Amino acid sequence: MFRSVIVRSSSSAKQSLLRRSFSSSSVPERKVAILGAAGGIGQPLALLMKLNPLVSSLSLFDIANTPGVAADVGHINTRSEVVGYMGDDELAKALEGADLVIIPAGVPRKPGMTRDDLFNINAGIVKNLSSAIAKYCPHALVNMISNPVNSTVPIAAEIFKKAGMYDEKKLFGVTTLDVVRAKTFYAGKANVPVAEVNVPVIGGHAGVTILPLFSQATPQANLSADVLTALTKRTQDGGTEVVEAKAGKGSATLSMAYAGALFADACLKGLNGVPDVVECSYVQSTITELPFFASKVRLGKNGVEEVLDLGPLSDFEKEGLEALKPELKSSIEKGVKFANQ
Ligand SMILES: NC(=O)C1=CN([C@@H]2O[C@H](COP(=O)(O)OP(=O)(O)OC[C@H]3O[C@@H](n4cnc5c(N)ncnc54)[C@H](O)[C@@H]3O)[C@@H](O)[C@H]2O)C=CC1
Ligand SMILES: O=C([O-])CC(=O)C(=O)O
Repeated sequence: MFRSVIVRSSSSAKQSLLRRSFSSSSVPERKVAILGAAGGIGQPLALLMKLNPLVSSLSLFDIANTPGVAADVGHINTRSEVVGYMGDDELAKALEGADLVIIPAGVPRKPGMTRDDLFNINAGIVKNLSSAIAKYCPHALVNMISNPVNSTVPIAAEIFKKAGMYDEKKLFGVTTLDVVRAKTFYAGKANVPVAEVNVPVIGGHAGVTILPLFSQATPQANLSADVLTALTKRTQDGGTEVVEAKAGKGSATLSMAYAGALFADACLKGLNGVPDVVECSYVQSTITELPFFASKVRLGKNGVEEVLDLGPLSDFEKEGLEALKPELKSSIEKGVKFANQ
């Protein structure tokens, strides 16, 4: 259809105008940068973003091994141009012009560790990467995957504030894997097709701070209180289940890459003006007394368009909400303190 429009138009100026307006109104140019692109999450995430037709430029940054990953992914015959960048000297080029930056850089858990045990190493990594984002692509949306997300998002926010470019609409903690797990586990127990399932997950991204709202799950199913308690616990412990199964070889990478790609796609759709894009994410929020909180968020041309209300909670979920607040509050404060010391 595009080709026939061009062939029939008379002047070359008209042709190029048509080409420009056609391509900008259908699929705009979008640069996506992945920081930590050679890691367990980074590699399959790079693959999935290479398959995304909304991406025109894919920038793969890591402190090591990116040339190989970029050469490999770059041979795939899809829209985006792929460039690998390695080492801090190349971080500026990796980030310049980015519309969306996805951060899965940092160390993963081993059995027996909590996500907070990663703080000492990952907080510093996120701080440095956030400073570079502030400098080289201050208008980009940022999808934070690096753990502990409950603290790394507040760290990035503080670094952005210090740099004078913080826009709360553009910073997201990626909690999509909690939603992905809640959907899978619920579909199994409710015996409904998983593709039709929706379950909001609120709070944060660690243990009890992960609160799936099965009372709002669709399609509705009449599950007993015991089953709902077990589903909630399995969702909260989903990351640990994978860490233990991998027995020292890291944490969720493939399901996380899938979840990260879903969330990034939603962000790109929002940027491109697709209406009614709603996903759960850990963002700056006023829907509880906590300054950061995961809930349903409407995505738009500037990032967060609206943080949606929690909706009605069951008594069990109300208890879960109160129970998660102290831990989430202290993780936020830990991140804020670190960024300011
Ligand atoms: N938000 C979520 O739902 C989830 C978060 N995670 C977190 O994602 C992070 C990454 O996990 P994996 O990919 O399994 O770890 P990994 O160790 O396989 O990969 C991490 C990558 O980050 C790179 N890296 C380290 N410092 C860097 C820096 N300064 N700049 C750029 N790259 C840097 C490493 O070279 C490595 O390639 C961990 O913190 C993990 O806990 C993991 C699963 C789910
Ligand atoms: O559990 C971990 O350490 C990794 C993670 O965040 C998850 O799988 O949800």
